[in-house]
Amino acid sequence: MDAITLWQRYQDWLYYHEEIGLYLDISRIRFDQAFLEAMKPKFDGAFRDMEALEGGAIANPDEQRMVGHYWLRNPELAPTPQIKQQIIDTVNKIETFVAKVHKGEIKPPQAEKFTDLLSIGIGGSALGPQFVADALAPDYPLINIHFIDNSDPDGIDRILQRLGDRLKSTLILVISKSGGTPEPRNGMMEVKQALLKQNLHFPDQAIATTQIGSKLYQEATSQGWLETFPMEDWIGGRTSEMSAVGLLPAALQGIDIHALLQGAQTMDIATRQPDIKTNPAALLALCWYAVGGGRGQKDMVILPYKDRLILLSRYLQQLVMESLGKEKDLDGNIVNQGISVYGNKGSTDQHAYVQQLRDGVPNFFATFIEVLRDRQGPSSEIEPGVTAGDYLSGFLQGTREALYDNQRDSITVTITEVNPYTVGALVALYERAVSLYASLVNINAYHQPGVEAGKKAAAQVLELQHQSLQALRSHSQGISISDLATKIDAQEQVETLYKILRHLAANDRGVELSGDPSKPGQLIAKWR
Ligand SMILES: O=P(O)(O)OC[C@H]1O[C@](O)(CO)[C@@H](O)[C@@H]1O
Repeated sequence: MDAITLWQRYQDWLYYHEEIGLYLDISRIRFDQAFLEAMKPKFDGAFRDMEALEGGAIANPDEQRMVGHYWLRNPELAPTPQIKQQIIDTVNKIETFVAKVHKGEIKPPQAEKFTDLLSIGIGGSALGPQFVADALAPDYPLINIHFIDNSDPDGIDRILQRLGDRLKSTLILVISKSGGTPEPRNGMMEVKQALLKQNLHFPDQAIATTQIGSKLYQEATSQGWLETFPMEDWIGGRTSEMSAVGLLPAALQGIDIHALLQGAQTMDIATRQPDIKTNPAALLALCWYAVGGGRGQKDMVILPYKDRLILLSRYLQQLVMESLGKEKDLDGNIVNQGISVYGNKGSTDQHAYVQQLRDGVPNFFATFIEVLRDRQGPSSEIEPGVTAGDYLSGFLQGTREALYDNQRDSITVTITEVNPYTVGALVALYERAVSLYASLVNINAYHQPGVEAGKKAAAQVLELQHQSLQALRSHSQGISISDLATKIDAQEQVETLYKILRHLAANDRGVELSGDPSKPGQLIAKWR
């Protein structure tokens, strides 16, 4: 297409939301009118699905659950008065609690006020709070947030070292919808031990966000933790940013949660329109379908040209991939759906992998996130008539153009500035786009059966570890790994057994492995 035709296409397809100050440019996605017409019936179905979902239908048939994250920013839409009241009560509870913490009315026993917040959670119980904190926390927040989002002892040590003496003035927030996920449980146990070492009483500094009745809930209530906040059955982890999961840590840092909710609500209104061209989420879903043939054939590369949006791609990675990455469709056919998501930020990535995007394997489409306002306040010039922000803007334009010239498609989402309102709108935009796309390709976006397989396998590895340790302890001499496997009837898992023993040996856990490490089959294991 020549420049004039492209300029016309840009204008024909540009979506603009005045109140949010958001532009969506899909002109650099190559689809034609015939494709649009062919997609219309599919979209009619998707819009109907969304209406049913928002009305309280069982949108997650596997787990027989409603899907209600849209109600969180407009409780009036909740399907029952009880749910509406739950949502309002939770926000009130958060605000009351946070005000007391900020005033020092709720305080740690050994300090005047809480200075830090240690958030322990994983997946949807971490990624939203991490993204929002990095994007929106003030430079000097009322409370500094830290995250433990893994079962990595070294990672946990780093956080605890940084907190050091301030552990006594740290509010510990354990987030887990199910209340039984191993990683946050492990993080919590480690933090408990660290507090004990400093003679601190964990319950006096702990709060939890979890489903009422969960293991975590029972522990928190029976041990007298400071407070618990509910996570409802109808909120999924990856769509929980506007529930207590995201609102509580945001409010503790001094982020305006009402603006966050308002931005999402305004975007929800815009994305509820049953018309592709005037609905930005439908436009995104249309593009995803167009580039990947409705089969996820192209990866989604998220390129925000703004440092404080660097975690957007990680956040979207879970939202998109855990929602869309499914083996079967709703009719039980094997479809292996999904869209891969990755990215960091521009222009930094231009000096890393953008080379491949421009010239290499064309297996992706880019999504540029542009922020019009460079910074708060004026910018000085770094050369006559040019600021650093002008460069950043130029790099974005240049990369978009260079990609398109080489048949690489892109979407550009532009916002005026990064604030709680626009971040709320962005979250809501992508939540709805994922929901619509899921309907287009006929999959359940709200379960995650695949994750269970990994969890079960991990539990089996730990069981094998117990058995092998027992066997080793009762065996006074050295034993080869295959004999040990035979002894505990785990011949099929001999490789796993080797890796368990190697890990234990590397961590002085009583296991000694002798022999040539490059010949694992000949190693002799011994209990010391
Ligand atoms: O909040 P929970 O129940 O600890 O779960 C954490 C994460 O684990 C998953 O269930 C996947 O294992 C995610 O969907 C979820 O966000």
